[in-house]
Amino acid sequence: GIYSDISDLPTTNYDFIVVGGGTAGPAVANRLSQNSQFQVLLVEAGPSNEDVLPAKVPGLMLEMFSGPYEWNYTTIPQPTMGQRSLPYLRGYILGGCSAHNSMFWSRGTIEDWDRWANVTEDPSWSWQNVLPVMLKNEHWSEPADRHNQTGEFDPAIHGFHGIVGASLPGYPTELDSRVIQTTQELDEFPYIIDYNSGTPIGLAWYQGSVKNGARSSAATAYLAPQYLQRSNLHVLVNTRVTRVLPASSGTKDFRIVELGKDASSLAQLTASKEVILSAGAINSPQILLHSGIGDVADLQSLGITALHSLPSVGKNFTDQPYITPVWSTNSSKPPLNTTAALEEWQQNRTGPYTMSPTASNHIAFLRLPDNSTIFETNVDPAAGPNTPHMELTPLDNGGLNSPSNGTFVSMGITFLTPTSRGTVTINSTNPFDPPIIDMNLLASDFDIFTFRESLKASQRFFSAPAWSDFIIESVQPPANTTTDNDLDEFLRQNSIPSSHACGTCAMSADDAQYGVVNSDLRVKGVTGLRVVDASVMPFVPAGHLQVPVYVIAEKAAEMIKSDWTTTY
Ligand SMILES: Cc1cc2nc3c(=O)[nH]c(=O)nc-3n(C[C@H](O)[C@H](O)[C@H](O)COP(=O)(O)OP(=O)(O)OC[C@H]3O[C@@H](n4cnc5c(N)ncnc54)[C@H](O)[C@@H]3O)c2cc1C
Repeated sequence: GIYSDISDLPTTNYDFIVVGGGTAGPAVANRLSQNSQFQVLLVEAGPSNEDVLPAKVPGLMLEMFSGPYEWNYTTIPQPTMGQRSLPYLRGYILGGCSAHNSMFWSRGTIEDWDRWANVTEDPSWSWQNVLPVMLKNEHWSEPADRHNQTGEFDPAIHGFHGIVGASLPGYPTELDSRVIQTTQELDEFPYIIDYNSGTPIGLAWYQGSVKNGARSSAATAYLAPQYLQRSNLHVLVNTRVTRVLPASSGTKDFRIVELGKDASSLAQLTASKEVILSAGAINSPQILLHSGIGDVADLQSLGITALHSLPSVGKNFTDQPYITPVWSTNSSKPPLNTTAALEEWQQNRTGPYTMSPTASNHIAFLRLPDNSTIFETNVDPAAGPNTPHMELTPLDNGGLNSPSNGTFVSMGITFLTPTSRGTVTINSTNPFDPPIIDMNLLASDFDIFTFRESLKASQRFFSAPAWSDFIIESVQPPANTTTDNDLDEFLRQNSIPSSHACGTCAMSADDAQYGVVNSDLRVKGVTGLRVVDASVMPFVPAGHLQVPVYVIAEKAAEMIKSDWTTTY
């Protein structure tokens, strides 16, 4: 069941306490509680997702981006992005970011996963070994409009009996036929049947975490009513975990969580087996730092007693820059009637609100040409030659900065393989204070070069004959923005993060001198504590993060179960 106060919990005896009911947390708690011998507590800072309409209706996604279901974080000023301080979106609700993301469903590449296996020296992370985990998580579903899916995805590589819903777009846009025509006109954008094959280069139909027209989140899927009925699974919402503490002083056996609604009402609960941190790539390192696990000098300078030295906590922050350039069109399509769209969704679960406004019906994954000048001075940071550097998603709206008068298209551009790294740190001893987020995006030559090339690729895309009677001109950047310097300035002034934060508690080989967790996700050098969320990714996958997060969670649950059910 779901409880909203510690005093309401039916017990205080738990085998496992999972911290963070976001994307990974519900998956871990669900799988662990499959074993009726395990008492499992899942603690979430935000409220329950039940009855939160914008968390269900894909078309209402933007309503989730500020207000009660957001942590409302802001980065420190970013010198590489025009000195702007930018919102850093994080879901504050059961389901976490999976309850308000754009629902793109993407696995990363074969080479991405094989690189994780290589750096951790653990072959269980290779593509071949995680593919069954992806199929176990995925519940491929019919698109909302029940259109014929043949030729738009490859059924041989999908899971039909998993938990989280995934489907093709459920509502056509006026761009669809021109997008497909572009794949026939320009060799640079070849049509492929399915980008989730592990070799995604080309343009394919979008796949999103949507089932029967509604968002499928970790909360709607892994915490569905039939699972919440388990007597050994308790979910505590509206409660913040502030620190993890050793079970007895002087040891490094971190099995106590300190938690409460505010600094004056803190309690402690002990997990008899393990604590699992799934608070996400911003908050998992924050909790570790407040617990005295991190860079010793940094902790001491704040007056926090360092209990365990792990200098990599909060370092290696990785995210992918995103921008939506805009073109004016001569479309005569009337503006979206939002009232009618919501009514249709509520009556039939169909119509334009089955898609998020930042999602596209198509995705192109592309590489820089092999002879790009940047490779004369830079090693290719992609995981391999079949891994894309950029993602383009044609949008039938003006994107995030749409001008108000006129009709527009835009291109969602994500630069996938950044070399720049940032940090998550703290500057206060109060765990209720926000952490300091320094993204440091676009800080390298490779990154700005490739982001600029992604913008140029989107300009070539919309210059195909397929668009000649539709697109009028580029309005953002203005059509006369042609020099590389001016394009770079446009990118630095207008791009935002993809909200794909990862790497801040990165996995590494067991004997590595860096990293925060081993390949079994145990925090290095301590007992009783694992981290299971996007923060453990050693490199960002060339795609979106929710599927890899589910894989991390499913694999963690398998490892934890096997560690605690050994029969002698
Ligand atoms: C706006 C946006 C759009 C995105 N679009 C996509 C997309 O289209 N496709 C895709 O695949 N990925 C997308 N992503 C990324 C993806 O959703 C995330 O990477 C992923 O969901 C992160 O999962 P997580 O479990 O690591 O963290 P989260 O989902 O953030 O879960 C962490 C949870 O812990 C809770 N928590 C934090 N601190 C505490 C604490 N101290 N005590 C208790 N609870 C705590 C949080 O409230 C949250 O519920 C997007 C992300 C955002 C923000």
